[in-house]
Amino acid sequence: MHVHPKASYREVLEDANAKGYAVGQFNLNGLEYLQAIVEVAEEERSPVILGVSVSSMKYIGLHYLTALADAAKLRARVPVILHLDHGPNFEVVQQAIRGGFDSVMYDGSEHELDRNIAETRRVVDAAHAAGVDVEGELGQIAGTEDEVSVDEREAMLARVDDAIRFAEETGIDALAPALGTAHGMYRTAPEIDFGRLENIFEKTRKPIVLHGGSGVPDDDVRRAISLGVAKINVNTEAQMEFNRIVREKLDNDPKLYDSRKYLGPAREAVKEIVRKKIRLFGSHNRY
Ligand SMILES: O=C(O)C[C@@H](O)[C@H](O)C(=O)COP(=O)(O)O
Ligand SMILES: [Zn+2]
Repeated sequence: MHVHPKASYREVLEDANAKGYAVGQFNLNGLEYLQAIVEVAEEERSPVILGVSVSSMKYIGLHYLTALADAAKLRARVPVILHLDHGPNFEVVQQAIRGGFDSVMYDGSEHELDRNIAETRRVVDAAHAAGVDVEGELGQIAGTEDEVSVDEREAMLARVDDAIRFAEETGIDALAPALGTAHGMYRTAPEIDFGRLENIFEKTRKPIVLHGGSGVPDDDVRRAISLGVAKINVNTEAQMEFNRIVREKLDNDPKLYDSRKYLGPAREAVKEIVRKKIRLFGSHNRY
């Protein structure tokens, strides 16, 4: 039994947990990304989450973003969820809710636990009143460029007891705990704390979100999904492929002036990354 093609963020992630797959969040860095992500989701009959960071919201413009996402959603026969990624404060989250986003991530990870819980609860109240789902972050997810010692790394991970409190007291729909992944391309493979992941999922029963999905080895991805990960965020890998093709096209033909001649192939390259991830996550053939 498939969930409805117009299913919400929460319904899509609950279905993923129940059936043992994960939904990809791919970030929108421009029109070509939107086209690539939605086209592949349709071709693969997979639900998909369009991640929008604050910088992309500013770069593309909220009005263009929501209009384009609405146009994509209207035609799509699979769930296409417009999601705010790493919302830094209540005001930005409100902008996204008012703009028509389906779900928002509030990233209160810079605050200590009590403050993170209070701010996240405030976001959940406002979002749920508008029919919008919420992802909360616990612990600190580093960047791959950050120099982090073993002790610091351990201290940044989400604590199981904190996760139980965070999930119960905030009422979030999905939880993004720091588990050892980082944003960007890894210099060495990430060390995911699978025991912690299993414990957090068992004790909270919230769909788990894995940030920093670029470059995570396939076996680790499959293991993480088997332990409760229902959503995986991927951005850097798609951007690297896009840029590689643009560079190649422009280097090979210094006279090239028609931007579609390099943006089109770059869009195709993003499509293949998205397809590879959708198949790895097991979200294909679900609709
Ligand atoms: O880079 C962004 O703006 C989005 C990321 O933070 C996203 O939430 C994410 O976790 C993707 O990580 P990546 O694949 O390591 O870029
Ligand atoms: Zn992230």
